[in-house]
Amino acid sequence: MSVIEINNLTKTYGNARGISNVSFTIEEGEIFGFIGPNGAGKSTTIRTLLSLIYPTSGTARIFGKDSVKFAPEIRQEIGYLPSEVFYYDNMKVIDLLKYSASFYKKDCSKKMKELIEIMDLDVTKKIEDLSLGNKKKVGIVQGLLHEPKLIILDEPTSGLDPLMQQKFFDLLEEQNKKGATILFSSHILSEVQRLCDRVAIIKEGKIVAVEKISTLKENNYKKFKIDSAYILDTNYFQMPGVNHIEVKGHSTSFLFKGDINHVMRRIADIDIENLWIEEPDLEEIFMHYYEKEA
Ligand SMILES: Nc1ncnc2c1ncn2[C@@H]1O[C@H](COP(=O)(O)OP(=O)(O)OP(=O)(O)O)[C@@H](O)[C@H]1O
Repeated sequence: MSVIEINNLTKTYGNARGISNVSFTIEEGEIFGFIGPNGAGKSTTIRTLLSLIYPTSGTARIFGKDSVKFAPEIRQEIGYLPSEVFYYDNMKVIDLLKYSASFYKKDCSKKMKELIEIMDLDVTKKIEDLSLGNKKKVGIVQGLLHEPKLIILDEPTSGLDPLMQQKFFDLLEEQNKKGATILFSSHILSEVQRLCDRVAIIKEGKIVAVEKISTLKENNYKKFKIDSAYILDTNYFQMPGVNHIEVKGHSTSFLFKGDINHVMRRIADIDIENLWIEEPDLEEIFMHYYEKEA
C-alpha cells in the first residue's frame, strides 16, 4: 500500500515559486529520502503534505485519505519533526512532552520515558535553557512518543552531535523495522545514502528524479583518479563520456560513463604511478542530475 501519494502538488507564495507539480509515492515500510539544496522546496512540500499550508493546486493522499479533508485524523498517526522547532520558552521539557502526548488518543508514557533515556534529555530544564541540539532532541521525542505509523523529518540532524545523530538513526531504523514508514528530507547526501531505500531529488521547486539509491549508484558515472609520472594536459582525457576533468599537479580525476575500455586504452599510453576507479558519491551523482536538467 502507498502511504503517501503526491499528485502534481503546486504551492506558490504570491508570485514567488514554492513548488511546482511535485509528484511521488512512498510505499509502506520505506525509508524515503528527499534531497535538494536550501530553497529547493523540501519544507514547502512537507508543510503542504501535512496541511500546515494549503496547496495552490494538486492533491496529496496519506494512508489513502485526502491530506486536507482528513488532516486531523491523519495527524494522529504522523510524527513530524520540523526543520526549526519553536517552543514556549518558559515551559519545562517534561511539561511540554506531557502536553504533546495529551493530543493522542493513547497512552504514550512508556514510549516517552524510553525516548527520554535514549536521547539523554534532562526533562527538568526549562526550554529557554536548552542548547539548539537539546531543543532538537525534545523535537525528536515529541515526534516519536506516540509511535506513529508515518514519520516525517525535515532536516532532522542539524544541531545534533555525531554520537546523537547515530543514536537517532538507530532509533529510526528500529521504528522502521517495527513497520513505520519514514520520509526524511536533507541536503546532506551522505546521511540519505546511509539510511534511505529511495530518494526524490528536488531542484527549484520541481522533482528532477525519483530513484533507488542502489540504481543511482550503479547506473552512473565511475570516478577515475590517476597519479601520473608527469603533469597531464587537461585535454588528454577529453573524450565522449568524460566529465569534470580536474588536473591537480600529477593527479588527474574525472567522471566517466560509457565503455570503460576506451578510457583504459588511453590510460595505458601514459606512465602512471597509481590508479583508482570508484563509485561516485551521491554528491557527484546529484550534481550530474542537476547539470543534465539545466
Ligand atoms: N512563506 C513564504 N513566503 C514566500 N516564499 C516562501 C515562503 N516559504 C518558502 N518560500 C520560498 O519557496 C521556495 C522553497 O522554500 P522551502 O523552504 O520549501 O525550501 P527547502 O528546500 O525546504 O529549503 P531550506 O532547507 O532552506 O528550508 C524558496 O524559494 C523560498 O524562498
